[in-house]
Amino acid sequence: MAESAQAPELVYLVTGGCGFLGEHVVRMLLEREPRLRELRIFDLHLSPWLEELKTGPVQVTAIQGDVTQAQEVTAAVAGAHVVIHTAGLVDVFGRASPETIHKVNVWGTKNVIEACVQTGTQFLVYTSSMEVVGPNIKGHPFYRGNEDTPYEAVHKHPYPCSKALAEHLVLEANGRKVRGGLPLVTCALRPTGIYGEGHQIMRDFYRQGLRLGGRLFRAIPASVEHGRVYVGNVAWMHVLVARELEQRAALLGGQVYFCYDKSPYKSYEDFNMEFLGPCGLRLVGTRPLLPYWLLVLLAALNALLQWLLRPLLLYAPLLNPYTLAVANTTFTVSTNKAQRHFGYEPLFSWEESRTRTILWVQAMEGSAQ
Ligand SMILES: NC(=O)C1=CN([C@@H]2O[C@H](COP(=O)(O)OP(=O)(O)OC[C@H]3O[C@@H](n4cnc5c(N)ncnc54)[C@H](O)[C@@H]3O)[C@@H](O)[C@H]2O)C=CC1
Ligand SMILES: C[C@H](CCCC(C)(C)O)[C@H]1CC[C@H]2[C@@H]3[C@H](O)CC4=CC(=O)CC[C@]4(C)[C@H]3CC[C@]12C
Repeated sequence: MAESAQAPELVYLVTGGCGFLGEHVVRMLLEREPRLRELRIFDLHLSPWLEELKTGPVQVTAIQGDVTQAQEVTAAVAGAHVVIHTAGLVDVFGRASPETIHKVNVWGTKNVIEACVQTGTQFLVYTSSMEVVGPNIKGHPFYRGNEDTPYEAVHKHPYPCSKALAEHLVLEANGRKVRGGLPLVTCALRPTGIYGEGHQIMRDFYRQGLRLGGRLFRAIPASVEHGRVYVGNVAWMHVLVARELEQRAALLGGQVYFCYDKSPYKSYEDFNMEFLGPCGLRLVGTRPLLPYWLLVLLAALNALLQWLLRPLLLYAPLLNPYTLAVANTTFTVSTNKAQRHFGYEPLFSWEESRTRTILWVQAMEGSAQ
């Protein structure tokens, strides 16, 4: 993968390339990776916007496939220089079964690793999550922590469990010999809560606010801080680390990096209001309107209803015991490891990230603007 002033030569594969983060990674690669010859986008569901990308100078290959199917993954990986594995089942609401989450996130990742080994692909970037660390089931705060901060990472929920197992597999695979005898170089990026254009939960909150006459009701104390990171910066970090993996294999191989930028530390709800406020919504209450014990009760009731209704319909509200625990626990990172190891600086300032997100919300169908 030596730098070349001649024709672009690299083949990248992005799994989950049609998802919220995946789309930003795909577009960022096309904009900022001049050595790209072919970009393969592998996803269970291919999006219509892929068509417009096919008219550019880079060969864009859309592959409809399932990461749980080893042969499909191997076929997609064969001949790629770099794999960015963002595909995953992001479900903390009980929409999918624990088995399905495990299958997609753990077996899917295993398939990607094995495909790299079998076909001779040497560089693998995995999209992990802050959830690999916490918040843990005991609700311990993680305040301005970094990659080396000790924390009791104890999980029960299928999503963080699956992300932790998958991350472990990826890091453990670093150094394995791939076909041809060269070592596999892997690393994992751990975004905190991602926001930006295409963020489904932001969309849900916005629509809920519109239904409630332009109001949202505070549920969590403003003092509980959440780490959030703009999707464009998360994508940029993926592109940058993928580019640097060869040159700095000894330093980056087997490492984990939190994804961070200059987004302010705020509670989940106050942070969302940075975008929803300018779009006409108001957060009612300086303190939570309901006592915490009542929220716990409602969350438990939702879990019970989900279980009872399962044979008839899927009841998966935002509030459940897990989301309440995560929303109610401080989890913020403060680190410069990515800057030290591969020169990462956020591409988008907080002001830019905020403006882009606001414009996206305003353009949403049914918007109050
Ligand atoms: N959204 C967030 O706040 C965070 C997300 N992450 C991680 O980032 C990655 C991307 O997440 P998002 O973009 O938010 O989710 P998303 O659901 O928008 O994107 C995931 C993509 O993976 C695809 N996919 C799912 N199952 C698949 C399968 N069996 N085979 C092939 N493709 C499959 C989906 O079709 C989708 O396009 C995930 O690995 C997630 O764990 C990490 C931290 C925070
Ligand atoms: C849905 C939660 C907010 C609603 C809480 C309520 C009902 C009391 O108002 C979200 C609060 C925190 C979110 C999670 C966090 O950003 C970390 C994540 C990382 C991931 O890898 C996947 C998504 C998520 C688990 C994210 C999911 C929504 C929240 C729980």
